Amino acid sequence: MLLANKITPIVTLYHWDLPQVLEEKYGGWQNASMANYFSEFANLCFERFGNRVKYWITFNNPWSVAVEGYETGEHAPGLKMGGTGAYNAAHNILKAHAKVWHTYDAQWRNKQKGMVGISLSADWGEPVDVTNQRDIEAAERYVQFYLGWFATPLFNGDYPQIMKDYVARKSAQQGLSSSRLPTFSPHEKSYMRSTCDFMGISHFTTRYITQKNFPSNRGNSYFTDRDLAELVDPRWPDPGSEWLYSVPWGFRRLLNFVKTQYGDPMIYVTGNGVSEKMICTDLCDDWRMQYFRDYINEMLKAVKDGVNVKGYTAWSLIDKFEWDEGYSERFGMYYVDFGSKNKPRYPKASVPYYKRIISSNGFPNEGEIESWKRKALETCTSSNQLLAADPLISHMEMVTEIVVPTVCTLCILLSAVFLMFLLRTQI
Ligand SMILES: CCCCCCCCCCCCC/C=C/[C@@H](O)[C@@H](N)CO[C@@H]1O[C@H](CO)[C@H](O)[C@H](O)[C@H]1O
Repeated sequence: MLLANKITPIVTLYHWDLPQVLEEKYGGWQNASMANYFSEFANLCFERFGNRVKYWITFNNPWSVAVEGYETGEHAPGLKMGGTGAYNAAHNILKAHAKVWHTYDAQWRNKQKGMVGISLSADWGEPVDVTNQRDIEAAERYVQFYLGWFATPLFNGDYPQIMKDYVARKSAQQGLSSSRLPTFSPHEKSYMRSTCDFMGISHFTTRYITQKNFPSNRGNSYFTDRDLAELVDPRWPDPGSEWLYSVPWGFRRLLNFVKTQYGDPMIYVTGNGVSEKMICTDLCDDWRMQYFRDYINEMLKAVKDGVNVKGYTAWSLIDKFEWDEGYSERFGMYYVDFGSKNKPRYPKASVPYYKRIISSNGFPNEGEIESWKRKALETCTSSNQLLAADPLISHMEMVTEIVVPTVCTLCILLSAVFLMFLLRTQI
């Protein structure tokens, strides 16, 4: 259906949807065997859909899978294996990605002419004090522990040296005989290197970074291994998710970092967007239009810098399930009324605005952009009226689905009682 509507599918094989049996029976991504199971699954997808799908993403945001699944425990499987679980999970995910890439390269590429990449989430880290060498190094560590953790093995064959050094030193200080960061064998490094035909980048926000030493007796933690502190500027807009601040200039710096660090790879922006709080039913999401305008503009500057950005996808089309936040954070350009039976969707103002940006493939000029914004905000008032009517619609649904059947049942019961009363008086 996508192809019939001239939409090019980019398929993500793993967006955190681990079958429960693999978690319970094998320990999920703590088990190295997962690479084999995942590769078999990917191979089946290549076989069944490879004639129509030419862009494959093995994993979406493995950082969240590892850190939020096995360090903080905010996401499934909700384990808090401080300073070890996340590293083990990431190690197995990296090996699984490499196995899938080699499978495609050996068995399918010649026939299907597609590409296999990965989608890495990456915040940008900026030194609090750009004249302070310790802050500069801390900011570099922030990005290496975030993006470099996965990108460096897949493009260069091993973990970032700074990451290996810091985790090894912390592990030794804690009296461990070996580093909590697993190691790749020489064969694994060679097998891992250059296994991305493109790099997917999901980027949402930026942090100021400063050096902060965490004593090793504070316990094991991915976060304290980095010896840094994350800061935000309270003036940065943050309309939705508590972690998401709009800092557009960080996007350009991140994209240029990718270009220089990983040999100028082909980049697809696989996620970029902003949320609002659930209580917000306002379809006039001017904050989202501003976010898209500013971030896309920074991306276009990066393209002019020479960064090889081949595509951009906004996050996200519709309001949807946001993991541990449930439906309380809305990222969509379409508002979804989750309270109604058919989950009706209503376009927010960002829909016509984003349509104009992508159909123009950028920004013609300031005046044009402002007129797009004005027209977009005009449309949302009518959508708002429709949404306002929606309680009435859902009320009518309730009437037809609950009140009417209840009244009919009561009438039948009362008629039966009345009939029984009549019969008794006749006897
Ligand atoms: C000693 C210091 C301790 C510090 C402890 C800090 C704990 C932080 C916990 C992690 C918070 C991460 C929040 C941000 C994550 C984003 O990068 C991530 N959400 C991006 O992933 C994509 O986000 C999309 C929109 O939210 C969507 O969820 C998509 O599926 C994700 O891939």
